[in-house]
Amino acid sequence: MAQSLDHEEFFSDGCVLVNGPLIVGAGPSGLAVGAGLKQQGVPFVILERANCIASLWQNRTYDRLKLHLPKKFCELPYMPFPENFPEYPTKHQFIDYLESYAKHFEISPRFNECVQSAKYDETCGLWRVKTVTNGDSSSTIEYICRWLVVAAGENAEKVVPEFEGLQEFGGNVMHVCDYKSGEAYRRKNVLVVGCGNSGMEVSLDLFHHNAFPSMVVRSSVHVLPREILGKSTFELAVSMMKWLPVWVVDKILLVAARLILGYIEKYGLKRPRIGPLQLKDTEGKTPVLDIGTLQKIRSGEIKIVPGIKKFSHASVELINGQILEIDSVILATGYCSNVPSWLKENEFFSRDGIPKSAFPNGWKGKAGLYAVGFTRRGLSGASLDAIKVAQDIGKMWKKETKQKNQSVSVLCHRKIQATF
Ligand SMILES: Cc1cc2nc3c(=O)[nH]c(=O)nc-3n(C[C@H](O)[C@H](O)[C@H](O)COP(=O)(O)OP(=O)(O)OC[C@H]3O[C@@H](n4cnc5c(N)ncnc54)[C@H](O)[C@@H]3O)c2cc1C
Ligand SMILES: NC(=O)C1=CN([C@@H]2O[C@H](COP(=O)(O)OP(=O)(O)OC[C@H]3O[C@@H](n4cnc5c(N)ncnc54)[C@H](OP(=O)(O)O)[C@@H]3O)[C@@H](O)[C@H]2O)C=CC1
Ligand SMILES: O=C(O)C(=O)Cc1c[nH]c2ccccc12
Repeated sequence: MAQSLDHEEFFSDGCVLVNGPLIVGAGPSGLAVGAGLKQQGVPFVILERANCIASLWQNRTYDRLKLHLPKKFCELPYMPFPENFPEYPTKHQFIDYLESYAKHFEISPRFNECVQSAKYDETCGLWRVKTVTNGDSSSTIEYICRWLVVAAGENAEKVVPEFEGLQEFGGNVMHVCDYKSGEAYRRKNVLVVGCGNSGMEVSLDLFHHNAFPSMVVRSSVHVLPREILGKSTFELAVSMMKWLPVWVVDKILLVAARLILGYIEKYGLKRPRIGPLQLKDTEGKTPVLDIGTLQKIRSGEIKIVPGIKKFSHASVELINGQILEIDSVILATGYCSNVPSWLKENEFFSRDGIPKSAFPNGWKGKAGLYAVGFTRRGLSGASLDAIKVAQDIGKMWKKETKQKNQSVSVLCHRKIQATF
């Protein structure tokens, strides 16, 4: 027995037939696709495992976080940021914007529904997507849909490496996604593991709260100034990329970085062999855009240490034999996609949960499968994907609706003729 809901049909056996696409994730990517579909009058369903939109931003970032790219690269399609936003909006401003975005486009995700599996059913030509509600495996729903949009994020899960002796360590250990502020770390020795943007920014936040941070740099890192001569480095790089090959732009960025930041190798910050943009493109490793950490590294107020050998009860031994007394550990060791854990498909997505085809070709797979927000190009990449996906689905939706209407009118016409 089927009960008709707004844009889906609910069957009493826990099965929902979705009228239109099903979107996994209500972060910026999922919301942007939703907005594009709404504008075309295409119905859709968004499933979100958390109890709010943009859960990465609301639940898994620290208090003082600001966007590190200029605002024009972080807007979602069809709705600009309010005019009074600063060049680098705070995370609270960004969240407010996303909330008003969802409200404006009347997007209401289904919260607390975590997608557990998604499989294409060849026999009926539809996707079968299973969810559980808030970890309660007894409460499962199966969604059946024609189009599946994966918008679960490149940063869906924290990466927590194993370290010898970490279980014996008596202090507090957390991943940076649970770090809110340095308040609890006043006058404490904190080991920050990892030197990406998270490790760098959290070390600075700890310093501002009178903690004593030491940051582990086990390999290499590109640090760039956030601005060059008052212009955003990112914006300059984007402009130069229109005219010059990436390796030339990288060379220019590195010369500018050397002039502005000096020779950072002497502080233990070895640069990778490959240039910053090329490295971002090939390995997804984001260069650090410095917001002031480097000055504190120079002054010795934030210490740089090499890789970890092992932990003990109240200390850590480094690969150079040095032993540091520490109170706490913050793992700024990165994030990964969770798509391989639930999407039963291996043609379009690679084993690390990112589409195999690089930008700009990684948004459309086969059999109605789409990906948004896996371009390694932050929010601007997600927006470009979202526009293409919404347009593509919109086109098919209109075609199919027209065909359906035509066949209904043919049927009606025949019926009318038959009655005469
Ligand atoms: C600390 C930090 C700062 C950043 N700053 C910037 C910046 O300044 N500029 C920039 O361009 N980019 C930045 N980024 C990159 C960031 O990835 C994007 O800003 C943006 O969040 C990507 O949006 P998304 O919707 O693709 O992914 P997410 O924001 O991660 O959203 C994905 C959503 O999917 C949900 N989800 C995941 N798995 C499932 C599942 N199985 N079932 C149901 N729901 C699921 C998640 O709960 C989440 O809400 C930053 C990233 C981090 C970690
Ligand atoms: N203000 C902003 O807008 C901010 C943006 N971000 C963005 O969020 C995304 C994630 O950044 P982030 O969280 O920094 O993650 P990243 O993946 O960029 O960095 C992870 C770091 O952890 C190190 N690491 C991993 N495993 C180990 C280990 N076993 N021992 C020692 N070090 C280890 C890596 O070193 P190695 O290179 O050797 O593997 C690397 O330095 C990025 O895109 C970033 O730009 C993050 C913070 C702030
Ligand atoms: O912050 C991020 O993770 C981003 O993905 C933004 C971004 C995309 N390409 C870049 C190149 C240099 C610095 C930041 C980014």
